[in-house]
Amino acid sequence: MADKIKDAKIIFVVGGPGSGKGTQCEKVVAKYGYTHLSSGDLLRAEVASGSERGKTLQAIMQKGELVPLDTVLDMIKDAMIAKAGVSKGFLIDGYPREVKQGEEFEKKIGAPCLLLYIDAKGETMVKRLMKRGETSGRADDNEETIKKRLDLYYKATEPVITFYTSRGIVRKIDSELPVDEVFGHVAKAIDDLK
Ligand SMILES: Nc1ccn([C@@H]2O[C@H](COP(=O)(O)OP(=O)(O)OP(=O)(O)O)[C@@H](O)[C@H]2O)c(=O)n1
Ligand SMILES: Nc1nc2c(ncn2[C@@H]2O[C@H](COP(=O)(O)OP(=O)(O)O)[C@@H](O)[C@H]2O)c(=O)[nH]1
Ligand SMILES: [Mg+2]
Repeated sequence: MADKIKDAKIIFVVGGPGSGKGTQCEKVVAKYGYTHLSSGDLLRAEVASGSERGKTLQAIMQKGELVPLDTVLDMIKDAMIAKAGVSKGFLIDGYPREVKQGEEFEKKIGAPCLLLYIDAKGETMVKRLMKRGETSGRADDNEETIKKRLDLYYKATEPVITFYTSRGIVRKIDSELPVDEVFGHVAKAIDDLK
């Protein structure tokens, strides 16, 4: 596993709920052809399958809590293996959510060369998620769960950014700007990798 993806770049995309991670990842896919793996989407696919495991996951996600680390990591790993050898880069969106998740990822898969920190203000994220909730059909895009996800982000995920900043791979992206301007900065960070 590790050698098959050894030449592929691994990029962590981290930011609060509704900061615009998914939006930017789609644009990176269009321009660079990287493989986008959203940990939240992988989990929602498992829920949609109706499996027993999916039912357990749904209950956790509806509360805005984190699902067990091994579950998410196994899903990401399987999805990466499926693309190993054909992908020149992986965007790991919404992961790691806590420092421990990052450490386990590196043990089992490999080290990231870049962490894109998609940064928006708390009130901006809440506004975007409430709007997205009108059409997303996501059980967690409601006021109460949004608040919990935001609290957990500040508590558990911000330390991830501190951790990788000390390694010198964090690029902070201002996500308050219009989408295309945000993408300009994202593209610059990726171009600088080469
Ligand atoms: N590594 C991850 C990723 C997701 N989740 C669970 O899946 C939910 C939704 O994740 P995600 O889609 O990444 O949500 P957000 O980042 O909050 O929102 P968005 O889709 O807007 O990125 C989280 O609240 C959490 O319960 C998790 O436990 N561990
Ligand atoms: N105004 C504005 N809205 C954005 C921007 N990026 C994302 N959005 C909107 O904010 C919501 C959340 O974006 P999404 O990409 O799903 O964020 P994620 O939760 O970080 O994956 C979506 O409804 C987007 O349309 C941005 O740069 N500017
Ligand atoms: Mg998303």
